[in-house]
Amino acid sequence: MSDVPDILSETIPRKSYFLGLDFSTQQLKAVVVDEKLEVLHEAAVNFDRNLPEYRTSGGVKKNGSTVTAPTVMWVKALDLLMDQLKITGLDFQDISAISGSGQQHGSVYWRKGVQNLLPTLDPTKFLFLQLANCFSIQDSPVWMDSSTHSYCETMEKKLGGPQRLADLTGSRAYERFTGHQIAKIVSEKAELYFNTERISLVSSFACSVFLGCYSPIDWSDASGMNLFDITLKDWDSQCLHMCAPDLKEKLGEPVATHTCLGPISNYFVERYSFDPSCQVVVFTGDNPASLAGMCLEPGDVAISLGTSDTVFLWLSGKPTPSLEGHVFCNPVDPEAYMALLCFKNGSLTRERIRDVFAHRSWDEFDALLACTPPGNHGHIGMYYDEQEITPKTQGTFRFNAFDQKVNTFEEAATEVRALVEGQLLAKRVHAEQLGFNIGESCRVFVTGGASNNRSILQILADVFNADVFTQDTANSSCLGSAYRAAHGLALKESGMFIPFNEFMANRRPNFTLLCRPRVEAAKLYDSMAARYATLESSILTHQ
Ligand SMILES: Nc1ncnc2c1ncn2[C@@H]1O[C@H](COP(=O)(O)OP(=O)(O)O)[C@@H](O)[C@H]1O
Ligand SMILES: O=C(CO)[C@@H](O)[C@H](O)COP(=O)(O)O
Repeated sequence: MSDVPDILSETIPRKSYFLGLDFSTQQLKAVVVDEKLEVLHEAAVNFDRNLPEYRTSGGVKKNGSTVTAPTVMWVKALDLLMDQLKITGLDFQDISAISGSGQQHGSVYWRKGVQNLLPTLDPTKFLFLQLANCFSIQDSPVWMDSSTHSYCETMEKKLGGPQRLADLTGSRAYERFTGHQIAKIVSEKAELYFNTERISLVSSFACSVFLGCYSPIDWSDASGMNLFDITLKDWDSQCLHMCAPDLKEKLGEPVATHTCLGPISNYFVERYSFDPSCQVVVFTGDNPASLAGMCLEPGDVAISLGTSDTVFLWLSGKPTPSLEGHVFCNPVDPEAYMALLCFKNGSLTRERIRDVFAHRSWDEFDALLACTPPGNHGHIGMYYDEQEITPKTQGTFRFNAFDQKVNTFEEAATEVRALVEGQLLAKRVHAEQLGFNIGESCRVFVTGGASNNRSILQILADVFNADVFTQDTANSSCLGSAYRAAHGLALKESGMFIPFNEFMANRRPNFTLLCRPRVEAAKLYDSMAARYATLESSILTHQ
């Protein structure tokens, strides 16, 4: 037990629940925890399945390299989710604070005049009916978009090169980053931009709905925009001016990620019987929220296998952003940072290969993995169905044991293993190139939908030569949001700052050691990682 004063029970002694939400790519999810931070309820609304009227695939709509999601779909999902939570028997009165997260980089455009409407929503009506006409742009650009290449080039050039931009904002220019998405809107749909009163990220948009007024953007999610100075923790005026006029006013003042913003709006009090004093803690990005949900500590590596695959870790000390990957402000420690690598071709590519080679069945997919040995007899595959982020390339590349390019693999099992090994080797190779400490001394924590798949996790343990741990819920962004709600409220009530990891010391979530590396396989993957890196470089050189 820690000897740190337990500010949650000292400041909030009564029965208290905390609600955490996650507006991710394919679904809206919720978790409710009690005052011991133990999970009481979980709920989810899947955009494709539960809201087919919006015709999304994997939660998004694609038009070439432009990828969007209907903003109002997220609102309707919230209407459905709240009703689902009610049916679980949850008494909203017991919720003391809420927080949430959203897929990163996506943006929402509120039309002029909506700031007067948000506080006066009619509690007898669904939110989606009242907010349907509130967006100056109906379809929000999301993180899968790769249509802003020219805007990225312009910003890097004007700012003195990609490294200079990375030093300032934590990342070189990335197409999905919000600044470039905004620049594209100004250039292609100027009148819609000028009819916009406020621009939110997905996280701050969702937070605004609960707050009944525009929510600020938090430092951690702001770091995914190429607009935010991660050292000064403020918008960079040069970057803002390069993207759009009057952008600072449309974005509002950014705030620290533990900030308690105030009470929930009257709409939720009247419609769902929330306590009027229930507090809203600023929402953040889904990966930062996962870092909180996993209670990550310096030295641990987290891997999220959701729609995107991400690898991230806690960064102590002064960050040194490079030309690959991202540095974000840390969501739970205002002095620290986190590093992140994002791979666009994650679960959706695994699903495609499963559908083609394993009759749409994860069990069959696992069986195919089981009948091939680690190393796949030397076969290596790289599957970039969509333009990849890490590294920036597209296409399918297969190599035989002699490093020769081949068009197909003969067996379905070879294809399935090549996909999984290729995806996991890419994570190791790029993480090592960034200086992440991989190997026996590190612990790997996994989350996201595919972390339910033990066969994939065993290969992960072997490739990383590290123990792999999972949490009871694969929903660490929601969990992290619920924890952050409790932390933010406790800080507000106590009037003092206690670091999140100390606050969580007596209530850390359970982790299960699921897979350990097998010595022979780990040795084999050492040499395969070197081969993989060389083959990947050859693809990039010849593209
Ligand atoms: N048993 C499984 N094996 C591999 N992948 C799985 C399994 N179960 C679910 N998934 C994957 O999980 C993905 C959804 O993950 P999730 O973390 O909920 O995504 P997001 O948060 O981005 O919406 C699905 O696209 C699906 O492919
Ligand atoms: O672009 C990134 C991170 O930089 C993605 O990780 C998005 O944040 C989407 O998250 P998931 O829905 O895949 O969890």
